[in-house]
Amino acid sequence: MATQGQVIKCKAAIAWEKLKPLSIEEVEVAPPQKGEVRIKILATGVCHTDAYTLDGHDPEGIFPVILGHEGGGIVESVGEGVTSVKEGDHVIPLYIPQCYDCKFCKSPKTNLCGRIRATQGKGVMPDGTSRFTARGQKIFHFMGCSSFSEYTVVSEMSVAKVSDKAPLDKVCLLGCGISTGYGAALNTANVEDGSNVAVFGLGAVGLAVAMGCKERGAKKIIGVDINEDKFEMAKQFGCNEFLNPLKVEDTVASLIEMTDGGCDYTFECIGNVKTMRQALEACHKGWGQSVIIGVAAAGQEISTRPFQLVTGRVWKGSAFGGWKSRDSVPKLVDSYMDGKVMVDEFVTFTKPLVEINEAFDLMHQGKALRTVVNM
Ligand SMILES: NC(=O)C1=CN([C@@H]2O[C@H](COP(=O)(O)OP(=O)(O)OC[C@H]3O[C@@H](n4cnc5c(N)ncnc54)[C@H](OP(=O)(O)O)[C@@H]3O)[C@@H](O)[C@H]2O)C=CC1
Ligand SMILES: N[C@@H](CCC(=O)N[C@@H](CSC=O)C(=O)NCC(=O)O)C(=O)O
Ligand SMILES: [Zn+2]
Ligand SMILES: [Zn+2]
Repeated sequence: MATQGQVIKCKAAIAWEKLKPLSIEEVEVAPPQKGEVRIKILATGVCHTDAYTLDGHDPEGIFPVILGHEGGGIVESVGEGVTSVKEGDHVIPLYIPQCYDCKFCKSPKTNLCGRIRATQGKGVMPDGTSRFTARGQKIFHFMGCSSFSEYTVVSEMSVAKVSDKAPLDKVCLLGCGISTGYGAALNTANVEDGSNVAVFGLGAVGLAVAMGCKERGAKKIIGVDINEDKFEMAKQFGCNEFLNPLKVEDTVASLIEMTDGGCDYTFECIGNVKTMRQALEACHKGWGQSVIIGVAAAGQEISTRPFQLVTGRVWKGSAFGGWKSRDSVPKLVDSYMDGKVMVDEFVTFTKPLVEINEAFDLMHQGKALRTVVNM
């Protein structure tokens, strides 16, 4: 290919500083080094975590940066030693890699590969450098993905090869939000038939939780959100009862009453430490489990009376739905192609790259589940 080994000049949405709109401008993308893959991104979702970082809430947030971690694209070229993908493969970049070799990857108990986590958190490639330059300045990577660029470079262990029949402008959402919620229900909570469940926050993540709970045969799937516009939409994903915390005196007491003693499972999909506490305390005494998925702002801490745990409630967390990423994402894509996993229904808006800031506006206005940005 003509671009192989060359610096590619393309457009990217750069976050120069926190709380400022992204700036669409030319970026230089260096060729992939040893063990790296350069990807032509065709589409990307915008996740709440991108907004959280842009708004300065991420303790690891670093600027200038190219955000985005819900991308889909085609391999443009690969660096030395890369064997698992080749030019032309359809791929989804992964913010939790899978190296197959670290103690996390070797354990069946977690999906949190630790191999490149330290450099990823510092916004650089595993060798400590960046592949992005703009206006003569180094631009940082984000979550090992940086999908808000027409081209990006990621580590080979952060790439899932997916079916080339799958529409990348849909399955890009399996790079984060949908897989996260769906896996939290299936893997982390392992929800069983007949369960009573409450989902706090009916964004894409929360509705994907509902989809997983419905698949498992949950009886009550209670959607909890302050934005009632989300309720009608939530029904198609499995929510069959609703609660607006602004309309009741005591959210926890209401949920306990609705479920005859408390929920078997609750999921916090907002990122608010107050709702995390409510989600735990709405669980049934003796066995209820609460899964934290939402990402809380820097400095926030959770609390509850230890008695809540002494009396059998379990507090858990879930990252990327517990999926071991390179193994699972291709299968999730196949499940979508087989009609088992909903994806299209999560796409509420599509925008060109030049309008990417509107995707953030739509999210903040509570109008979008997911906006897919076509690069
Ligand atoms: N652990 C992980 O692996 C992952 C975590 N996340 C995190 O999950 C969370 C959800 O992400 P996403 O679905 O993209 O976000 P969204 O913003 O799309 O959804 C959040 C929903 O919660 C609602 N909400 C806000 N405040 C409250 C409240 N006090 N009580 C009830 N509902 C409320 C919002 O309402 P409104 O419409 O009014 O905004 C919105 O419907 C975020 O914190 C994100 O960072 C995301 C992906 C992966
Ligand atoms: N960088 C933050 C934490 C951000 C965070 O919790 N990220 C989630 C994914 S959110 C996706 O939309 C996650 O899976 N984290 C696992 C990880 O290893 O980062 C902080 O420092 O608090
Ligand atoms: Zn995300
Ligand atoms: Zn690993």
